[in-house]
Amino acid sequence: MGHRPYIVGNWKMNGTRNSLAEARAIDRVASKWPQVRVGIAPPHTLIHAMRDAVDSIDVGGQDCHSETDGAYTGDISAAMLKDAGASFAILGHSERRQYHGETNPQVKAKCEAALGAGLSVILCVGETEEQRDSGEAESTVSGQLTSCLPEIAVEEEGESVSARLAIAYEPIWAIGTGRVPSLDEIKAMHASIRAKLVDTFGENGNEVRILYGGSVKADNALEILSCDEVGGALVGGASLTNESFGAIIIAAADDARD
Ligand SMILES: O=C[C@H](O)COP(=O)(O)O
Repeated sequence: MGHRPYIVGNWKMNGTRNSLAEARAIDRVASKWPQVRVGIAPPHTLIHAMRDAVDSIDVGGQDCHSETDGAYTGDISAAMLKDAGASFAILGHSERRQYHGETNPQVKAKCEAALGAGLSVILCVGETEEQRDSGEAESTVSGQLTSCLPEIAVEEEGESVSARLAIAYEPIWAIGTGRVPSLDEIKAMHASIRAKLVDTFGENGNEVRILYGGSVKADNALEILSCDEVGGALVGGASLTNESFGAIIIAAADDARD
């Protein structure tokens, strides 16, 4: 069967209101290729304005707090993201883990908070270069999933919550470096993640989308997306302009045709 790849741009700490022009241009490309699902997670300051500026793309946040409200200066809750117009949150990104000391239990609590608030979640996992070199990539990622996967009700009012969960496999050494794992390494890791999801959620584990992230560009997107169990891409640097992100969306449309 054909599938609808999900291409998500993580703008990280980039973008001001001037950048909405790029988002509009990306939206125009997305509207022409409905066989591709497109999302952008801008900085929190742009979520509301971006939601108003685009029609064909999902808008999301890059983090949320695990509590619903309270004395947490500088933080933002899942309900606030939703209120601003977000439909999803990227959680547990390696940059949050590295620079903000986020732990697996915190990431799990954030995932549960976001799902509970009605958002979709993109949960990020991935190994360091050292872990990859010492043959521990799959065990590292499996361990992260054991600790971070939300304990979710499988069915909620007829809706399967697992359909609102995606995993982004992002090898840390591939983020922003121009280096990517071999296609065989990507296939093996995604198969291992799928097995873990089915082990955890039963049949519903098959509904969880698995994205690849780390130096995805227009020229490698199609071959990566063509790998078994790769249901989309989480794109950092190349998502910031329509020139590069639009080209990835068009490459993904080729994948959708298969
Ligand atoms: O969330 C996105 C990733 O960290 C990938 O970033 P990158 O495409 O710049 O390597």
